[in-house]
Amino acid sequence: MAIHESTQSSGNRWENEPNPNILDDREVVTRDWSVESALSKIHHNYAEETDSPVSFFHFLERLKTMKREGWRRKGIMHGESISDHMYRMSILTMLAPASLASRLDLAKCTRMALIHDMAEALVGDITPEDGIPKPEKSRREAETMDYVCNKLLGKFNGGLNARQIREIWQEYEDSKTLESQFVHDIDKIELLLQMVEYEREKGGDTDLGEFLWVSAKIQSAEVKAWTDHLLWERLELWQSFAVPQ
Ligand SMILES: Nc1nc2c(ncn2[C@H]2C[C@H](O)[C@@H](COP(=O)(O)O)O2)c(=O)[nH]1
Ligand SMILES: [Mn+2]
Repeated sequence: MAIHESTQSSGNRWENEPNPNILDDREVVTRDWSVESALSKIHHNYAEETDSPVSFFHFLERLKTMKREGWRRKGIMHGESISDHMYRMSILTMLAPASLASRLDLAKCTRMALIHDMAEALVGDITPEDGIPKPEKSRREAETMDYVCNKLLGKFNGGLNARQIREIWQEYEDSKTLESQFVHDIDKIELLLQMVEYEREKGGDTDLGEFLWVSAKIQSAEVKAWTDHLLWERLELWQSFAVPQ
């Protein structure tokens, strides 16, 4: 049973120097990133090249404990985890309105929601503020999914196999199919739901309006309709904050 030892650096030079003002001690914003360098910085005993999926099960724990970075940056220190985000997304995919559900493989959409941010367990939750170029973010995440599917699950032969997991992740990343475009919409409305919920929780002390831009990126009429309802709710919420209690 091979236990992973980190040996090499990625060798990829940094394309655009990120804003040094926002570099912090988080592992995710480093100038040379590789699966090996990321693994060398965490305590793990992931066994590679075995037919047991247990190391992969342990790998998934990181998604349960890692907080979503976008909220943490706004001072929401005990916010949702990455897997919290994917859980609600998976439920939302199951509730696709009939006009959409009749055209989609919903089971694939639910799997895609649960897989799409899996690479963040090693790469971290990169936000638009980090200034990491999209190709670099995609490289890190694709290499992580290769590690998961080739090293941790390479010899596993079960229900959903490693190749299928890797293909579902790539389909979301490529965003060319109806299913992936629907799941991207769900990714955005899930973030907007959480935004309104944190604003409600903070009682008007925290304006998270900077996240509103994602609503303009939602493609399907059905998810747009959900979003309109949510933004109307938000309007009412902020009006209620303006009313002296
Ligand atoms: N500070 C900001 N963070 C943002 C914004 N839009 C998204 N985000 C965060 C939300 C997540 O933490 C992360 C990416 O989420 P994915 O689900 O796409 O992996 O980035 C924003 O406008 N500002
Ligand atoms: Mn996501």
